[in-house]
Amino acid sequence: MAKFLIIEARFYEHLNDQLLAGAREAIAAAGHAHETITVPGALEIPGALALAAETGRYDGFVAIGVVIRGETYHFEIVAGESARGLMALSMDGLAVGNGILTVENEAQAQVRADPAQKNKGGEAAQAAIAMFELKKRFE
Ligand SMILES: Nc1c(NC[C@H](O)[C@H](O)[C@H](O)CO)[nH]c(=O)[nH]c1=O
Ligand SMILES: CC(=O)[C@@H](O)COP(=O)(O)O
Repeated sequence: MAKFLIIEARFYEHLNDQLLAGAREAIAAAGHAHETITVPGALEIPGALALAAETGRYDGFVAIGVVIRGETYHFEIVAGESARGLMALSMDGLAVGNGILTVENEAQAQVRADPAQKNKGGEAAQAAIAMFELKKRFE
């Protein structure tokens, strides 16, 4: 049994709850364990993941968050830099699934967060599990 850390940016409570449910269900269905930590926003996720990875306690990581476009360039910063940070960590050899939604509006987010619809939380968890298994194959 592997242990996955879910790192969630709790920016939109109701959407986060659904993404989290999907991620937890996917990890449990694969027979693995999980813990969750919460950070303020998507920009904090890569830093928190890097700190957690240093402990050596986790086999993989799932990033959960929602970024909805506002009026300013801030959307591009939060969406792009959080993804860039996660990509850098995966290039360092960590098993990472990116479940940070980057959407135009709440309706798009709702469909993607709902485990009964697009289930992007579950999809991100499955990606982390797949990368964890790939790592094991190469060890
Ligand atoms: N606008 C959204 C944010 N913004 C906050 C940043 O992620 C960050 O916490 C702040 O800039 C302090 O460093 N975060 C989200 O997760 N979603 C958003 O829509
Ligand atoms: C991530 C965003 O774009 C948003 O939450 C920030 O909104 P705004 O650009 O209107 O300040």
